[in-house]
Amino acid sequence: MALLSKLKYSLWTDKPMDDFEDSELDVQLWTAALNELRTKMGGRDMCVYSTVPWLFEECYLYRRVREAMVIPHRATALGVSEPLDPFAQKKHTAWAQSAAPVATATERYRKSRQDERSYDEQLAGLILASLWGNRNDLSLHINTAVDNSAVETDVTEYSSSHVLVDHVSAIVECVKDIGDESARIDIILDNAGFELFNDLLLADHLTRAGKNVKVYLHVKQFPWFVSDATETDVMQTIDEMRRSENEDSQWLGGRLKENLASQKWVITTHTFWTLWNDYHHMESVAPDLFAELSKSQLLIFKGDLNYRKLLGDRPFPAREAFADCAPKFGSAPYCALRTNKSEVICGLSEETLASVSDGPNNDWMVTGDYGVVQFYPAP
Ligand SMILES: O=P(O)(O)OC[C@@]1(O)O[C@H](CO)[C@@H](O)[C@@H]1O
Repeated sequence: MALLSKLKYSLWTDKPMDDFEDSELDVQLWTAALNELRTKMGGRDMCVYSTVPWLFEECYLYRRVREAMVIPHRATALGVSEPLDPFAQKKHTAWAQSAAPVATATERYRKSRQDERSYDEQLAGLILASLWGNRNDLSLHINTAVDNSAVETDVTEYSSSHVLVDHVSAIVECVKDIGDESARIDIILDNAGFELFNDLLLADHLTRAGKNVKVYLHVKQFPWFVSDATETDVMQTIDEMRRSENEDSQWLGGRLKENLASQKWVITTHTFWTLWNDYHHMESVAPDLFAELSKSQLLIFKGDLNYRKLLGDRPFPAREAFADCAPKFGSAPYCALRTNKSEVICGLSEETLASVSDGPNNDWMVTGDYGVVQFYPAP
């Protein structure tokens, strides 16, 4: 608690940013980055919260929260287990609040396996549900109830007016090309809770894209941006479904567990996801991760923070092409499913930009009411 109070005080009073005092493996990387910033800014005292780039500041802050959990934990005999997740209660409450839409979506998903809609049509619907699930991150809605409205109603109807870039059919085509060769699809997950639930439905559907498809679920190594999913969150979500009294949930939980047991799904993580670097730097900072992702037949980046990192958190002109703003991951095609919660955007058409800029919602860039589904085909 003392470390968290100190953190709060230094943030409010805009104190110089300290080095980390825990002994986690990423500390050297952070120290080097802080030293570089200090040099750039003219000294240690000039390197304060309000002057460093926003992306760095936010990531630093969540890493400090981790430090506040790690130091007391490692100093006790409890050191063998994982440090506490300070956001666990919030995540749990949000998940509990999602019970009704989760039940509806689970029943719909179970029935969809017999309905006459094609695999592709169902995939398109699940992509949109996964997109709108991203409205529910707890760093944005920290004190408010979880908003499931866009998903409770008809996602397709909502989407036609609120998706500013709609490349859903291009993603569906990309998945169609997978065929029966061994293939991998990677989902770089974002928030636990209702978003994760929708992502798991999408991941389950994707395992049926071909005979030999493996889906890699990329999680964070530790609690991050309040609600980002860790391996514990994924496992708890699945276990809660299995233990539910609702028969559809039990069915789904069992199915998802089986995906893990049979290795159709692999949960994976990397230090890079909890660093400050944007994805233009992945190849040099985390060559192993870059090499892995480059093997993928489709990368799916979820959420606003991933989007900011794809675009280097830079204020590109909104009409700049997505392919010109985001990096390449070898020859892997990829997409971003993101509701707009920060002023970083690209790839809008002239008409869309005009309609949204002249529309009633002045805050269209940051409220999460609008979203983009952007696809970058293999180069
Ligand atoms: O990646 P997510 O969960 O979609 O969004 C996270 C996010 O909205 O939270 C921050 C506000 O604290 C923003 O910087 C950031 O983009």
